[in-house]
Amino acid sequence: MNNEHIKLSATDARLWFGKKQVLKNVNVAFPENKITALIGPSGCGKSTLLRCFNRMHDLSADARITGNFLLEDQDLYRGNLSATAVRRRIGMVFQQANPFPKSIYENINYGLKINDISKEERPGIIENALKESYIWDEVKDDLQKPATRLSGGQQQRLCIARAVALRPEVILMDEPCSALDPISTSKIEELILKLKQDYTIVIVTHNMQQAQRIADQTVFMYLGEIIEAGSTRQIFNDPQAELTGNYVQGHFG
Ligand SMILES: Nc1ncnc2c1ncn2[C@@H]1O[C@H](COP(=O)(O)OP(=O)(O)OP(=O)(O)O)[C@@H](O)[C@H]1O
Repeated sequence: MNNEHIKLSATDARLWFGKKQVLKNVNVAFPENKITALIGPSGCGKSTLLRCFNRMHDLSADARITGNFLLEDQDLYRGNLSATAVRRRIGMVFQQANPFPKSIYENINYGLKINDISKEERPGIIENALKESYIWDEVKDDLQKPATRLSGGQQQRLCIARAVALRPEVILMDEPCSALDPISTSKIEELILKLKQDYTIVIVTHNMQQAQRIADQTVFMYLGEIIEAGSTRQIFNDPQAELTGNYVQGHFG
């Protein structure tokens, strides 16, 4: 992984919720135009780490964060960078698809409006985002239909369209398929594989097969620390730490 351009990284990252330390000296790097899977047992801090890159802890009064979180060489917590400015460059897709209770069209239009994209540009951007997210053919005649009437898998692709419409550089995905059936999951995986041509992707997953199907790099976390990071092939076939081996072989979860 050494020759790759690092798009997103954290150095000496630590996070406490109140007195409880959830991230301990995390050093991690995500290469550009690659998919990185973040794996590890429940509660080890995967979502917490992912959310740091999107300034999602800003409103948690008891969260304290130290260290550096960098997009290229821009520190995401220094200067007067707003969370909105960070989120325009680093999009996020959640475990439960969370469309707004509005039309399919308005779900994407809203983000464009609040980011001051002109009225004239918006219809084209919306169409492209839906095409890019492999959902255009299914919704093009129903753009005014409430997004909440779509299937779970369609809602998740709409949420991905909402993220890509703002042309971020990075897309963070927190278990985006965990609520989906195998067919919807495989559509999203196909979409993620295509999106990496244009975006750097970090995906939290509990599904070891999914990590192996789509991730170039895999990072294994345990109790708030990064135990091991490497190519997905290496992490699954030749893990250096015994703990990694035990986890990927399903000995604990
Ligand atoms: N807002 C919060 N306030 C207090 N503690 C929290 C908060 N969010 C998460 N935690 C705690 O931080 C720890 C890490 O949680 P996190 O959700 O990051 O783990 P995870 O590895 O993503 O787990 P899972 O795979 O189950 O989603 C857990 O002990 C959790 O209870």
